Amino acid sequence: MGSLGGTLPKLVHGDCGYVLDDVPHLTDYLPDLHTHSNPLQNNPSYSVTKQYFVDDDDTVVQKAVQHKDGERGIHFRRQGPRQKVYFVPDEVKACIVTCGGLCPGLNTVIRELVCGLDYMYGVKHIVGIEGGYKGFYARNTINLTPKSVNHIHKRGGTILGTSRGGHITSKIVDSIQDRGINQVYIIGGDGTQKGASLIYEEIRRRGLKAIVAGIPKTIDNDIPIIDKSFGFDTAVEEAQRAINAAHVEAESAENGIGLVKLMGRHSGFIAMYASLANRDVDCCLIPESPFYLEGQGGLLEFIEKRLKDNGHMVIVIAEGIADTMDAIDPSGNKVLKDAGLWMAQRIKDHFAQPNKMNINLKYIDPTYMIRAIPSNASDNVYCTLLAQSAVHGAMAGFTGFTVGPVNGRFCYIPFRHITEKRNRVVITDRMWARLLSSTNQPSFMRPKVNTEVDQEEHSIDLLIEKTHMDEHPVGKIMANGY
Ligand SMILES: Nc1ncnc2c1ncn2[C@@H]1O[C@H](COP(=O)(O)OP(=O)(O)OP(=O)(O)O)[C@@H](O)[C@H]1O
Ligand SMILES: O=P(O)(O)OC[C@H]1O[C@](O)(CO)[C@@H](O)[C@@H]1O
Ligand SMILES: [Mg+2]
Repeated sequence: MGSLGGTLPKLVHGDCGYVLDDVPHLTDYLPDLHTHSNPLQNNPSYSVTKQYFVDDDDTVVQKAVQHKDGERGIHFRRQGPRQKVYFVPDEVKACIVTCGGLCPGLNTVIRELVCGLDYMYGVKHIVGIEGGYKGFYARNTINLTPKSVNHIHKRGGTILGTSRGGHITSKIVDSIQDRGINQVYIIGGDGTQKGASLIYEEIRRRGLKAIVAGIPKTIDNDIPIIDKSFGFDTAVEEAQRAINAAHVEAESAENGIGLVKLMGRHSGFIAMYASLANRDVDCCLIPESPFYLEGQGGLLEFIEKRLKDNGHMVIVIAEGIADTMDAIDPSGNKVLKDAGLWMAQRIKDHFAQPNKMNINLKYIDPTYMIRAIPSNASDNVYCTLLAQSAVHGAMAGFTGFTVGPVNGRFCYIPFRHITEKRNRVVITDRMWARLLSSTNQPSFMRPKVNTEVDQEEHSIDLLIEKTHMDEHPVGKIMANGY
């Protein structure tokens, strides 16, 4: 892997603190490129659409809520077709690659990239790179046509295969150069987008007329800036089946406890939204919100109380509440211990003590089931917009961008915004408060922590993170009495 240095940001300043954080363009380093009329202007579907071409000065504001006296702030370039394109259809050789973990909707994005390139712009030469980044230099490509991808959106997974690790920038760009590829569409999460950024930098360094477009993918919804990531809705919906099963099991037994573990390595969005959607959840635990087990105000005391009150309860946990193991996956991500098994054992041990009630605990682990399914209707529409936005941007010569919705409007976002930080549940925000009031669970946080950092939105998170590191190397689960 190379280092993420990168070209300088392209900032355009305007009145009242307006800033356009623009994405790179091929002409930034190849100033003499020719333009051509956009073939869409002759497309019967679009030629009747008023103002179909996007005005070059249209931008999307990063923060929707603005104070009346505040500065206008950061804006991103609005997605969409431009009057002029920088490729003639016959010249385009596009490739598509999927990297990282699975996510509902991968096949839909692949399908819509292929169909968008062909139907909108007449591009015929499109290949798939098999098996993630390493497929660039270790595998043959496969030809993709609208016919060959016609039904793939009805299947889970990715027809191209995926992998972790294997990002060797120079070998990947050699392959792009040798094959004459000039549009590279890269679908993947935070790690993938870091890799895409390095590929863009190397292509630029070599002076190649080839664009790099990232399409953000993550089941965990941990990519910042964008409203949410595709497949997330589908995963939350699928998680309902597991939570419902946990509820049925718990309700049918004496002192029944249904425990469900959901994905979410660093961010508890799936657990939070699945719990909020379900309403039968009594307690939701996520990596961002620390908790402790034993003693007054601890989780075990809460479980006892809920069982006494209701006779059963449902607990949803995000996998990321667990400690990490001394191991990393091929991409360098830390491998987690099984939070569900750990939690189930701790609860069982607690109630096995003398004078405690007999419990009936059922642990359900649907982690991979919620991501290995096809995307639902709304994610399919979302994937289509992502793919078409990426194609329009590529044809217009933009490069080094990730596409995504910001405040409901799709735009082109510089890679560094996506890769520099992670989207996490902010436990001092209203959404987590809504969750707490829906489950009616305690916050499991000592009042001291609250008052110390009262008004600063993110500082509780930081303080907690720091506390974990300094005092509790076991990770997110705090020791008795904290
Ligand atoms: N810092 C980095 N620089 C270059 N390539 C990277 C970097 N981090 C990850 N990659 C590459 O990106 C690909 C996917 O990374 P990773 O396995 O972390 O998944 P991801 O894209 O973050 O998706 P998800 O976490 O949602 O499964 C891998 O091939 C990996 O080698
Ligand atoms: O696919 P793997 O390597 O088992 O990784 C699983 C991880 O991938 C994700 O689905 C996405 O990052 C996480 O939620 C999960 O921890
Ligand atoms: Mg990741």
